[in-house]
Amino acid sequence: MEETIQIIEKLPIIDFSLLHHDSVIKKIHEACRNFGFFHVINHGIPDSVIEDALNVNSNFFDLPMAMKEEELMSEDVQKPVRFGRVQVGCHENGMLSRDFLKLYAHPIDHFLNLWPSNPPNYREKMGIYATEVRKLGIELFGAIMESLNLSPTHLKQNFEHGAQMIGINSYPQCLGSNVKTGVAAHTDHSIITILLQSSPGLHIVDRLDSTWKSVCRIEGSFEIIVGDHLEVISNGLYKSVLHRAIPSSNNGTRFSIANLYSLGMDEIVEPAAKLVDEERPKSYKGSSLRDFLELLSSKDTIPFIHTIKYKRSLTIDEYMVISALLINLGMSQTNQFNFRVRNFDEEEPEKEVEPLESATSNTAEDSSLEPQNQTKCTYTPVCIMPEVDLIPAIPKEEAGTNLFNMNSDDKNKVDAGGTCTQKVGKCVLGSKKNNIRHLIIG
Ligand SMILES: O=C(O)CCC(=O)C(=O)O
Ligand SMILES: [Fe+2]
Repeated sequence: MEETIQIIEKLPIIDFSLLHHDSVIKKIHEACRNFGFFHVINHGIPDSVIEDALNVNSNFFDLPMAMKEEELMSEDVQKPVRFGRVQVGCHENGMLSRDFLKLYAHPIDHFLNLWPSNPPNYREKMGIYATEVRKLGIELFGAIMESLNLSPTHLKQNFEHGAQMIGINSYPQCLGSNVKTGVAAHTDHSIITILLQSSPGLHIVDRLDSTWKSVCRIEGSFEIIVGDHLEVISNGLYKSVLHRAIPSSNNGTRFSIANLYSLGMDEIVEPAAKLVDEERPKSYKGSSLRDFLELLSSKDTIPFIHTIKYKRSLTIDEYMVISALLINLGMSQTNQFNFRVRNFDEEEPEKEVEPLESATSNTAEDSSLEPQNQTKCTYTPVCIMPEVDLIPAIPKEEAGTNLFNMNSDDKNKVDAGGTCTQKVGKCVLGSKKNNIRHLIIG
């Protein structure tokens, strides 16, 4: 039986024809901050261009498998044109499967003649689509820079000369038992992704309640996804959004066309200097698109963002709360564990430590938890990533499943960005800056 996923309400819709109005820039800011996502309408790309792009891709995926495999199947992620089929075991213990075609698309003259020659009008129609959507991406990038209070020309030239990769996904219906059509939870490595979906099926994690929600499809709109490299540029102010696609089984084959925009292949992306200060220290190290591709081809399953986020050690406040939690959970301080910390709306009022579901009488004020004990503590926080909201929390229905296709021997652990298993403890703490952090320990 198919699970019913609630539709996410109030996803911002940006009217592209009003892009540089102050109110729209503000709306973009809120969209990126609160959802990592927005719809764009009135973008000016003719319906016929969009329909043609969907049609030529549908015709391409309809070609006999042998033909696509022979010419285009490759495991080399740096190949400018690549066809493949992905099957991963990560949804309700079943498999998720999709076919994809990846195309390098900028500068288009370098790549167009490598794109599929079948169907015969593929290059022409997809060439037009790629060029039109690129213009949209450049405009949106400027508006997003403005929404960060940066100059609209910040990185403009770099973006204009940057990479564009197109990922076309085909989600056919008949896949056999225990195989569902879809793409597993992930964030995009891009700065932004402009996504076109032929029918609904995209899900994002709603940051308000940390559950998967379905994104409705607005006729004629594009979906804009905040990617990892925008998280970096914004120094964590905007977080890349965790998303997946699980098309329903009654809509026929679903297609999506994702246009992923990055800077140049070897260009280093770093937090904008204006967004780094004492309050908000630089949280990411420099990285390039090539770094991402190398990670991808290494088959290491750690999410890219986790490889570039600086880690820091605990503050005394955090140490005390974690110690209290461990005791409440019946663990000793010498237990080794993994955990993640997430930031919530900074404007929220400061909160006291809330009692745990499984709490006994111990609290953070417990005298055995004086800060001086910190030096004696031997527990090893394996991964501490304050203010990382990549996996905002563990969505309930994901318990026992694998968000990033990572395998963990210990099913009681939550690896940062890795295997999500069960929620065993939760507490809320407020720091002096009113940052509300939810702490989830597994
Ligand atoms: O098919 C979709 O809606 C999502 C595809 C996606 O997330 C991707 O290609 O990165
Ligand atoms: Fe994606």
